[in-house]
Amino acid sequence: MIMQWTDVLGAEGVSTKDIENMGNEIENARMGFMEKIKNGEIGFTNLLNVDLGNYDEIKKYMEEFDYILIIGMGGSILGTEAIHEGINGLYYNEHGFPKVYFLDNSDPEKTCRVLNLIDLEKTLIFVVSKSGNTLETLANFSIIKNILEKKVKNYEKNIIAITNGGYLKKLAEKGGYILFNIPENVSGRYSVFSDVGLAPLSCLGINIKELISGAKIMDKLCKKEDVFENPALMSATIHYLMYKKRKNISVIMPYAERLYKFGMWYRQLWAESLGKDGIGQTPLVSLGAKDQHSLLQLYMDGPKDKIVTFIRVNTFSEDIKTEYGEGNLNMHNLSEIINSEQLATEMSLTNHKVPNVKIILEELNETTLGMLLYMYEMQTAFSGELFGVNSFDQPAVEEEKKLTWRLLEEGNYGNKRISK
Ligand SMILES: O=P(O)(O)OC[C@H]1O[C@](O)(CO)[C@@H](O)[C@@H]1O
Repeated sequence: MIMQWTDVLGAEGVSTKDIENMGNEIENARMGFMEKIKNGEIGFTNLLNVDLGNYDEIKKYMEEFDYILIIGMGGSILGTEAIHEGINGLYYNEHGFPKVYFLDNSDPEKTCRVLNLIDLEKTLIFVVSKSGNTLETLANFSIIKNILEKKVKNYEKNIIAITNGGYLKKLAEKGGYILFNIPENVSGRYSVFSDVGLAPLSCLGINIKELISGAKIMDKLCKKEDVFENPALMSATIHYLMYKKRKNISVIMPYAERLYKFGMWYRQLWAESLGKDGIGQTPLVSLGAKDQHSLLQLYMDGPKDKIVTFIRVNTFSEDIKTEYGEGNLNMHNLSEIINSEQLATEMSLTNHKVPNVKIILEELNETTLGMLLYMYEMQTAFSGELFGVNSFDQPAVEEEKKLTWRLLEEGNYGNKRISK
């Protein structure tokens, strides 16, 4: 994985000089985060010493089932979706085994549709919630559990709970579910390399060993003191400098469909970590090349309030030649077209003084995806130090949760506002 950044974009960009002028600010940020690791306050960097044998049993167990259903919200499911789609690719259920479905919302149609597609008796269910009290997760699980109780003898054997407490842990202990937990000092959106991601992913054919080895390679790089050798610290610094130049939108634009769900994972990580005390850089996920036809006009000629990060894959796992007869578009591989489009977009943004950074993956596999995910976790942690916010909590989301529970208790389904 290589990271390139466009040096000296004039007043709009970031220059080596800008970074050198930051002096101690960068080193203080790096030291600040390393201190949090040393004192045990933050634990996501310790997840990489995982015993891969932890999952042998459920991997074997999975063979008794035809479907996997993963129920969760936010950091309890987005990382798993990102790695599943990032490695197993699109349309997996049309050709893969086991068929896998994600329940990650309280949308009744989605839940009903999924229930019509699976046979719960043959489904291994992962219900994931660090707190054990997330409404949408509990709501979906209660529906599944109710059906299982009526239709499946010893249904508890179909359920794996990944939780640290709350209502879900009580249910799991009472029901004797297979139970995994999450280290308390690992915030949900940083938990993909914990049992939260690795347990279900080990049942989805993901090479966990390679994933972790990629993260370990990146871990070494992200502990380097020199910002010019530390990709996470460099990217954090660039985004911070850009924020100070009023670039308050961070666009991430992978030129690979398999990385779209990665973008959804990044959104929560960046928004929920930095959006505090009136500070924050809005994450906007675009997909190349298709969003050149929907968002590029705004990036080029709209407000100069964005920094764009391209993620380019040099070699795709499959390729195919075009068969153009007319025009000068003779035979090209589709990979050549999409990657020419990535460079053309990068060049035109640069010409329009829109600052941009490029991450290049030779190919997208467990090693490089592990590197990418871990780099962004470290970048976000360093960014919290630079922005002066706590990257690991999310206090502002609690108000909505309390209001929702109150509305539900009062039987108010959104039809009338209540006093605060
Ligand atoms: O894993 P839990 O506790 O169900 O939380 C799910 C998600 O909800 C949040 O707490 C925000 O509401 C996220 O930080 C978290 O990833």
